Amino acid sequence: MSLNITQNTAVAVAIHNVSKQFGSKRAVDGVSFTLQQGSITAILGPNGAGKTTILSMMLGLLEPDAGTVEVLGGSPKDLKVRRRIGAMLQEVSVMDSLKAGEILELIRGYYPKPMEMAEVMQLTGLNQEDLSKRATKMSGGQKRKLSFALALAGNPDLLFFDEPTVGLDTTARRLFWSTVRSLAAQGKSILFTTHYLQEADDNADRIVLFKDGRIAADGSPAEIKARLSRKSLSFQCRSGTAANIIARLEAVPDVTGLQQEQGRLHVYTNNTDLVLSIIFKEELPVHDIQMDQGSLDEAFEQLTARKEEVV
Ligand SMILES: Nc1ncnc2c1ncn2[C@@H]1O[C@H](COP(=O)(O)OP(=O)(O)OP(=O)(O)O)[C@@H](O)[C@H]1O
Repeated sequence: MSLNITQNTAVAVAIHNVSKQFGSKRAVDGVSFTLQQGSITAILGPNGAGKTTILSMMLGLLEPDAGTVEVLGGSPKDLKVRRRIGAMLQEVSVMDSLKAGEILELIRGYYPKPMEMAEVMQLTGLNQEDLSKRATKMSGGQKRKLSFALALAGNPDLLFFDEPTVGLDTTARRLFWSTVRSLAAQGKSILFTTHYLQEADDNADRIVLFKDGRIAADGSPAEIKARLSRKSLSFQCRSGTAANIIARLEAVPDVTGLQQEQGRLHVYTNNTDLVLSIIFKEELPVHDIQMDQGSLDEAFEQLTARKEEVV
């Protein structure tokens, strides 16, 4: 992999035209983006979208088939770079024979400038009692906190979290996100993957939405929401007229999707006024018109829907 080192110190991660194939499955397909230092970025997407694969390449755990991955100005495999990265992955595997505190001390010992133990405990909510337990005796939530503590142990500049809040209760979740925000305020860069649109909306400066190994949308939560929350309207078509109405509305550039469900035709558009004016001016044979705003979750489903699900 040849690296074109970016001199711009404000860039924490630069991904250029990266692809990764597993057998016949193209898990990541020509993806490019950069992450700014001090930013909190969410990678969002349905199961199998390629989130973990791209994260693994940023961590140097997987090699891209094509393209370049530059992290903190170098290769993610460089020791100098690795020492400045912390990661919390989905699977937590720790040394069962050691107590949590001993594991943490061991890992801190690998770094030239580790985070103070007191700060690790304060940021993660781990207490002395938790640290005196063997990892095998810890609850799922405590293990998650230990994993967070291990990610922070080296006082990294760049943190990767793969679905970090799975298994955390509400209080632990709140603490986690307030810690993440304070870390970003210190200038650390954070990238996390999640399935929860609300968490991304509440905590990220930027959302990169993955679908089928590609970026389907990229922007601030407000920008993404504006796109996700595209409005829809629905109506019933007079018997035998649906095909003609679909053909007419498909020809309208502002119509981004059409879906038939339980006898109603749903029209997705950023310009509901235009669609309504066409219906009335052209006296399309429809009745029982409804305007639907749709929830964020529904809208996310629309953006990541497979083509065959849309008429
Ligand atoms: N080691 C592997 N061998 C074969 N296929 C793989 C491997 N890792 C991932 N894949 C496939 O690549 C695609 C992307 O997987 P990936 O784990 O990156 O998705 P994801 O977005 O993280 O999904 P999830 O939300 O379920 O964690 C999937 O189709 C998956 O089955």
